[in-house]
Amino acid sequence: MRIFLIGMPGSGKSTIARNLAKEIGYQYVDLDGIIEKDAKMFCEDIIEKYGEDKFRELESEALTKLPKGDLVVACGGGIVIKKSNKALMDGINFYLDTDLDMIKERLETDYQRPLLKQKTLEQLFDERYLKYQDFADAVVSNNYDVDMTVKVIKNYLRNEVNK
Ligand SMILES: Nc1ncnc2c1ncn2[C@@H]1O[C@H](COP(=O)(O)OP(=O)(O)OP(=O)(O)O)[C@@H](O)[C@H]1O
Ligand SMILES: O=C(O)C1=C[C@@H](O)[C@@H](O)[C@H](O)C1
Ligand SMILES: [Mg+2]
Repeated sequence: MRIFLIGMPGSGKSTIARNLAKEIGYQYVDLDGIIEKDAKMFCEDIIEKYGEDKFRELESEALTKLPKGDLVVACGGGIVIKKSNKALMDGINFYLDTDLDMIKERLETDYQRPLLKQKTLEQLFDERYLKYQDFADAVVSNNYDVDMTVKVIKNYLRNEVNK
């Protein structure tokens, strides 16, 4: 089975995906990482050099090139921009719904997200909130600690999947 984590830049997708994968014995995959490995460039540099449309093409292509088997995939923050990506995400999509103030606080000690140099978190959120909801099979808060979020997702998988 494939589990996809979607959400705003800095919402915790990579952190939760890594921890969840470890706990349930799935492979952790970072979609941005696949794109970067193939292109031998950072996502932000692809966007800067070739434009966002080209990057979105590569992002969709990466969804078709995921490894086989059980995966927890941390998606790029903008995966929901192309509605057609939804059909390529054959599995369960969890939207990590993290308060913007919480994201800002956590990112104070983290690296600067490239997109946030151009737009505020609020602008991105306004553009994307409904799209995240549309892609989501389940919405999970990541306002609390990592273990709590992982536990909520594990409970969902245990209770709601294969019913
Ligand atoms: N539940 C949590 N409690 C405390 N800190 C957290 C939690 N989840 C994530 N973080 C921290 O928030 C920051 C952003 O997390 P992370 O890099 O996983 O987000 P992301 O959604 O993958 O970001 P990006 O979209 O840029 O790839 C990191 O510093 C991470 O350690
Ligand atoms: O939110 C976005 O649109 C992006 C987020 C990053 O994860 C990368 O996928 C890229 O920089 C675009
Ligand atoms: Mg990440």
